[in-house]
Amino acid sequence: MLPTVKKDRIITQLPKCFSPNAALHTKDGFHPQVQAVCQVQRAGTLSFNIAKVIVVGDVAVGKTCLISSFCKRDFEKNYKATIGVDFEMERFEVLGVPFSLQLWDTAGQERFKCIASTYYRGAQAIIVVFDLSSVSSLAHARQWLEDAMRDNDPSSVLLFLVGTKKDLSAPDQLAHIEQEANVLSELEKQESRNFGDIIRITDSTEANHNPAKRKPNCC
Ligand SMILES: Nc1nc2c(ncn2[C@@H]2O[C@H](COP(=O)(O)OP(=O)(O)OP(=O)(O)O)[C@@H](O)[C@H]2O)c(=O)[nH]1
Repeated sequence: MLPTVKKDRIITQLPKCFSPNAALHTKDGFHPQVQAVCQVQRAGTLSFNIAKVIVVGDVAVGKTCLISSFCKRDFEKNYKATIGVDFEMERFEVLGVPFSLQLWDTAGQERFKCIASTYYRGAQAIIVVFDLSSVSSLAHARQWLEDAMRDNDPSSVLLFLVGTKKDLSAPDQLAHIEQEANVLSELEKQESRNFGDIIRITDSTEANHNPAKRKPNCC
């Protein structure tokens, strides 16, 4: 038995697209073909739309915290290393259609890399996490991305570069590392790999776990 979809995961309206002609959802009803697929899914024949997201990055950069902040609104202060991989499923309802995000939390420790990498295949999105107070974790981000891309289709996979531990980074260090992250993003563009428009900066400290205090650009 599947748990019910949380209220804040029910999306009844999608934002307007830049090109209205390309946005079926802004027209009166979906294209009949899309609608037909949705109806089949509602009837349960095709089950859910599922998107696989893999989260990679150096050891202890905060991958598990990032996922549990998103899925459970929870922040674990005590470090517990991920052994191999872990998995969370977040259910959504988008315009009445069930949609699930499979979030794969992979271990950053070198000795588990082999196990974790067997789960990279078939991802729709890759999130590369680095620590905003550690330049080396950003320097390793490129290698994490390379590894994760090996088993995935570069033309369709969405890429995100996420910085954590903003609270531990001094303003000067933060400015420097953000600049470095932008350089990395530009380098990836040359390889035809585009990180999402925004480099999302997370601050997983407890203060930011109160949604009222959360900054708009935080995950
Ligand atoms: N101060 C601060 N600590 C954080 C933040 N995010 C995570 N941490 C801490 O960093 C430590 C590591 O976090 P995890 O989420 O377990 O790191 P991980 O990347 O999943 O680690 P591995 O599973 O070993 O790869 C924990 O003690 C967290 O409490 C943050 O934004 N600020």
